[in-house]
Amino acid sequence: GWGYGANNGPDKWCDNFPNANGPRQSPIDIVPGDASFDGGLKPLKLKYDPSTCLEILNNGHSFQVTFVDDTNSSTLTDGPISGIYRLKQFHFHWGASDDKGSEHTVAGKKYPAELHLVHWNTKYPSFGEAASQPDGLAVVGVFLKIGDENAKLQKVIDAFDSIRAKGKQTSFANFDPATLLPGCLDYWTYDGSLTTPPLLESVTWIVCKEPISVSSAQMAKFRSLLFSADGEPECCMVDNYRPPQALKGRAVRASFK
Ligand SMILES: Nc1nnc(SCC(=O)Nc2ccc(S(N)(=O)=O)cc2)s1
Ligand SMILES: [Zn+2]
Repeated sequence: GWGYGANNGPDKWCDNFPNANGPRQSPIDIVPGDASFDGGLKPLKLKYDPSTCLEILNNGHSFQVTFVDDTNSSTLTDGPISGIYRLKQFHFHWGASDDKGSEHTVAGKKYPAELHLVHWNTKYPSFGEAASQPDGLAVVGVFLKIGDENAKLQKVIDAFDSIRAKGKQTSFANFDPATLLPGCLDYWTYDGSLTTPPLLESVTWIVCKEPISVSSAQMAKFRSLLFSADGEPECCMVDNYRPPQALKGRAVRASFK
């Protein structure tokens, strides 16, 4: 199956996933000077209920924390979107070293990691249905930069020993993803896609300008996770990021001046 290796990585995804060469692919390089301030963009409204946090799992591409999404307990509203989007999961992308790892870049700058909080539009009956609609998903992206240890993130990292290999999962309760958000919620927004197969062009991207901190030691723990399953040759989970894709005429709007 697809992955991030030489033989199954981003340059090969178009072989099985024709969306790869579509008109609204993600991630992109965000050039602040080219983004247009839109005074009509509302502040992001994120309302998360920690009791909806369910489990943490290694899916062989990243690790993700999954939420119960059968009620509007954890939602994203306002910002560039209309209606109510429910939080489904959050996950990360990161590099083999601190000089790379993010999917979006800012005027060519790569951050060591990027957090994605994945939400689906409740005008559709389920995530799966929403994932195939042009306004079906909204993903909030947050950059991670090397600095002080992030105590909130440490709670997630402490679960890594239980999910080191592909296919492992464990219960993960009462985690508030709002604790991973930066203080300032200024953002860029543009129409894009899932950044992994099936690369569905259904995502309103909302990328926060302000990064959160992570220590180099914490980044090393991310890199101790495995792409491989128990019993397979060990393959470190690193460089699980798609490089920036062509803008193809899309506008990037800024919620701030
Ligand atoms: N009918 C369908 N069910 N599930 C899928 S794809 C599962 C899924 O959540 N994929 C996913 C892939 C990439 C991203 S990302 N990196 O945030 O763009 C988020 C989510 S399509
Ligand atoms: Zn992602």
